[in-house]
Amino acid sequence: MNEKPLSLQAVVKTFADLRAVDEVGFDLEPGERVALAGHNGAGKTTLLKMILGLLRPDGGSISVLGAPPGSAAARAATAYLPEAVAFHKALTGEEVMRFFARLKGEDPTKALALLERVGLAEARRRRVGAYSKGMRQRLGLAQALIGRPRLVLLDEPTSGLDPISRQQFYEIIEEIAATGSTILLSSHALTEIEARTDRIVILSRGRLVANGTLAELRQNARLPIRLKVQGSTETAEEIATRLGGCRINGRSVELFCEPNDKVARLADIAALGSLVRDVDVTPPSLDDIYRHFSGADKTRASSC
Ligand SMILES: Nc1ncnc2c1ncn2[C@@H]1O[C@H](COP(=O)(O)OP(=O)(O)OP(=O)(O)O)[C@@H](O)[C@H]1O
Repeated sequence: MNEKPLSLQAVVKTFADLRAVDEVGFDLEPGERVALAGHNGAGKTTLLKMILGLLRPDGGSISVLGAPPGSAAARAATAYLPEAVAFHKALTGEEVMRFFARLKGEDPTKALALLERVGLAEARRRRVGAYSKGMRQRLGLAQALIGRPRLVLLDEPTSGLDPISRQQFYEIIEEIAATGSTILLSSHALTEIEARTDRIVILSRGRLVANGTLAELRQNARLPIRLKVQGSTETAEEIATRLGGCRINGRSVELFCEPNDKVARLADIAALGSLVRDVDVTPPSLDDIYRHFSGADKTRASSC
């Protein structure tokens, strides 16, 4: 099959008079790890539910490896991990895996090997009720991976996990993508997904507002770079006057510039010679970029 793992074209979903998903279109390639980011209520879960065939779009089209969402072919190819995964507390991890393997018509032995892959081999005979949240999420992932799905949908998979559990979770996701499965992962936290995904799709109020690598989003946003020039109590005023920046404490001056002007501004600073003790260059943070595309960008005051 040459079809894309996922293809969406002008997908619309309306609840009463609310357009929860508004003409959203994008494709995923095999082995790609794509983050679906957006504020609360942006439409991420609604979109995932339509991809799973749990909700029917009011407009546009969705294809999962060339098949309609919810069809037997699409279901066989797709795995889903909901945000709050819940299992019967009295079952052990091993029993959960056997149960889902039988449901999916897969070999239970292969399913049990997945417990090792997610780091739960030692805890396999313990009851799920005694698992930590991170362990439950890993069990959820192991369950979702039964049958080698080609499209893996993860809804806020790391919310509530500590930094180490998050890191372990992303390492597993990386391994899965390396075997050719495609990952679509919804998340609020751009900082977390920076190094963990190949592409970011941002939804805002149901609309797709950005779709690209982080470097592309950074470039397209054209947000200002912050330069903090440190002088001394004697020189700060002169630095501020000559560079046109703002004094931010007794010794430092802050100024902002367009990405294309950065080198020229650094040359201006260098020309001040011994007046300057140090310079910090801070590019826009991931959160700034996210806020920009989500329409929540606060315009920086241009005066001091
Ligand atoms: N079944 C429903 N009936 C009515 N409105 C709904 C329904 N499901 C979702 N919505 C609305 O659609 C919008 C998108 O919701 P959705 O859950 O898709 O957002 P989300 O991006 O997943 O948000 P979050 O990050 O908070 O989970 C919200 O305004 C929500 O209230």
